[in-house]
Amino acid sequence: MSYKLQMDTERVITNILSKSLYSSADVFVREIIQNNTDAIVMRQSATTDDTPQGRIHLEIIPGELPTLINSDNGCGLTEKEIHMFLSTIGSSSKSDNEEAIGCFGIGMLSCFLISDEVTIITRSVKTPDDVLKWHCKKNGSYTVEKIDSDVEIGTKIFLRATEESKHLFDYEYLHKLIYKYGKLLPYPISLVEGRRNERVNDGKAPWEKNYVNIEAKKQAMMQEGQNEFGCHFLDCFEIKEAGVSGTAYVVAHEVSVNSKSDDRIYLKNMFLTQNSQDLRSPLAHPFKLILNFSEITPNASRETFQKDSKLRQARSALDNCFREYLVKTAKEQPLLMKKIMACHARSLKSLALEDNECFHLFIDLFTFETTLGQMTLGEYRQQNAAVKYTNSVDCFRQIAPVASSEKECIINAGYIYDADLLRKFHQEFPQEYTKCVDSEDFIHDLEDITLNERSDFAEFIRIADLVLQEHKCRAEIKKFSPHSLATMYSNDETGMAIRFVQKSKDIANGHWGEVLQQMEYNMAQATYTAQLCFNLNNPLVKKLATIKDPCVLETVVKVLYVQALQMGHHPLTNRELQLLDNGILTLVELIVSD
Ligand SMILES: Nc1ncnc2c1ncn2[C@@H]1O[C@H](COP(=O)(O)OP(=O)(O)OP(=O)(O)O)[C@@H](O)[C@H]1O
Repeated sequence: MSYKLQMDTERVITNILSKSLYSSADVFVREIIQNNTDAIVMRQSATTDDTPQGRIHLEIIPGELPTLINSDNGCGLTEKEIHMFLSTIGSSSKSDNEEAIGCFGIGMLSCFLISDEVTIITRSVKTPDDVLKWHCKKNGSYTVEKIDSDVEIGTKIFLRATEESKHLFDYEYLHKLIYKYGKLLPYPISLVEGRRNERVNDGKAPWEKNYVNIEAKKQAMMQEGQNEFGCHFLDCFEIKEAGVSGTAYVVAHEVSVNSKSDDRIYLKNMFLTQNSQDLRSPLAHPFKLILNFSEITPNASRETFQKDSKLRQARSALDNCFREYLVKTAKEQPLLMKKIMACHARSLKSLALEDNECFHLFIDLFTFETTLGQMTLGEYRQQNAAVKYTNSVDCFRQIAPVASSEKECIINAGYIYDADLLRKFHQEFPQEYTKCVDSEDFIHDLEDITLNERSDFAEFIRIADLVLQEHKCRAEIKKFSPHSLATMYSNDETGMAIRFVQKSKDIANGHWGEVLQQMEYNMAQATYTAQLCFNLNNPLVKKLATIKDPCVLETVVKVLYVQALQMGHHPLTNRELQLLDNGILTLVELIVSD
């Protein structure tokens, strides 16, 4: 014995369609104007000379529970088609029609989201002598009868609002919905209520309209973007590929990598969704898109797409457009490119790390902070034979005052992606000399003092080393600019981390204080290299060789040590502040006792 699956239509409509498939009842507007369009296309494709221009009409009949009448002058339905397609869920007359938007055979059900019953009066172009009335209830029961009427060829749908849906039958609200879904549809859509009668849609995509010249077109497209997204853009460009056309807008502010996509995606001129995540690769990040596809396959909800080969093709076609645009802009409009880079540096940098082609495309255009100011890597490479960078902001801060005074250009690659980019630069351009500089190397490369000077300062360095030992710091003496700078403090990353823990411990209390105490204890064995480098070009330091009193020397070293920390913007621990106070006090006492 075999049976056939039964379906509880009412439950399918209320539970599956309204709660799971569609994000809101608003979509009934999309589904009915889509059916209108398909019906017009089907009538036009079997065209005879006297086929009238397609048109779509919606009229609100006010009342306690208003009624919406939607009509088109499309192909209409024969009695057989009413049973086969309209009344059979999942069956569509459009499956073989490439031009039609619909294909799943379920869209009409969305009318039951807003109405308990649907009435259709239709007159088919194939059987113009019959005018048929279809009446269907939410529970799935329907009737079909021939009626006496002189309606024109096409279809008229009557939807009576329910208590819950009557707010959707408001003129302004419907106007917005029709515009949203049908803005680009090529047939005029009018909305009527009493004396109000407006054509709602433009009927043509802005990029397909005729303009007097290219500038006028660009201006109109920029305006369109501003109207659509409510913000100003840096630039826009047209996308014209097999299967997709539209406009890409260059966003004029930084876009968070995690932000939701907010595009306008149309399929065969019918608005589908703002969520285009599946169509976007990281290259799309700087752009907002208005796109009209002719080929991607929507899911049954029409709010997402199927992840099939068509989607992959569309995505890579779009990527090519973005790439071409960026290459062309970089070559032909360097100023604009600079602005784009300034707004989207982070996303383009992360992209360049993942994508070799993008890396080569962008690397010279990225702006970096250097000891001689902001510059692009291209500008840097023009002025410097070697690419030198620090891979932490701390290290950069330590060496920046001296390096800039010495006219040495070093990149601060301590910000996100920068050090990785320069390491990749080294891999991609092995012939170019690239060096990651740390503060120890930097001090090492400063000008050495002469042998005589070294012997004059031997005692001072010995005492300085002794004093600084307690702070795990070594003394060094070199000559560097600016002369006004007496010392330069440097420390490696481990040393900086330890300083950070020590400082935090001073201000933390309770449980957090204990944790930091334990961290400091664990770090006690770590080795690191802090250096206090004295500058023999500095008049004060020059004088130090003449001081013979070890007590005075010790005190001066302590004070200069704390001063160097302050100059390098290192937060001082309580012990270091104490050191400064004691040092000054000792110096005052020495002066007073003289
Ligand atoms: N305005 C109309 N004019 C002519 N035929 C219509 C009209 N509206 C609906 N139909 C018929 O009813 C069928 C079912 O419509 P429905 O909206 O449920 O599905 P579809 O448009 O075929 O596909 P989809 O679910 O993808 O929208 C259509 O295939 C079409 O044959």
